[in-house]
Amino acid sequence: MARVAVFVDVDWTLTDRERRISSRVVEALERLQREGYFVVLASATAYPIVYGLSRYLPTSGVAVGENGGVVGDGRRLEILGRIDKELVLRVARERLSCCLEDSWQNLFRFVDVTFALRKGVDPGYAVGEARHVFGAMGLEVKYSGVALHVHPPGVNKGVGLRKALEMLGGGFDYVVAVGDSEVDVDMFRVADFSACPAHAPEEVKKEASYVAKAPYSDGFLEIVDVVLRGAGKPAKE
Ligand SMILES: O=C(O)COP(=O)(O)O
Repeated sequence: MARVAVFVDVDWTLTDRERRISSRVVEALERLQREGYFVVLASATAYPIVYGLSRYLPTSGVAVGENGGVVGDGRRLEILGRIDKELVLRVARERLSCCLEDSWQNLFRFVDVTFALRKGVDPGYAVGEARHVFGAMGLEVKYSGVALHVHPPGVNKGVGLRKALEMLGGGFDYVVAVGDSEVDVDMFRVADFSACPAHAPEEVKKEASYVAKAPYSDGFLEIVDVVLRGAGKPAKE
């Protein structure tokens, strides 16, 4: 049987618009697991959140957090980059308080510093301002649709995906990636088959092998059906 890994973004892919996880989603993850797929949650959120979730949901137990910057399985923890978190937080307070609010998650983060957007601030404007300030410090800024993220170049879900495959023992025949935002595109580029729910921005849809008809977790359920029917499998299968 082919060894297949399925990487799944959390916010607005596994969840609905209100960020709830339905029992239908849990059943879909169970189906994947029953069929022998290795499910890995890959999120921009802090590792304790995504690892905790991966323990309560049917998954392989390896989790990718902080946009690929942190990968672990409960015993092992890989941190794939370095950042001066206090400096980033200070600069944000001093220069970007118009747009950004510190997140409680930063207490638990190692390499990707995250901010909520202030109420009413246009995401495009906030990202532009943050790129101006943090770009000059050699850092990257990405927006997940839910939060803004600042990290060193080289931290991304594609790199996290590769590290997770290694932690699972390698030897995969093909890899599927599912996600809805800019932060997921790097794992789309590494995967053999990628898919996004219908609400994903155009730039993300352009990079995906498959775009679901439904948004949010309903789109994810549709994508699971497509994957279980063999989407992305190499021709030799
Ligand atoms: O916290 C966020 O930015 C959301 O993260 P995710 O969509 O990668 O799960």
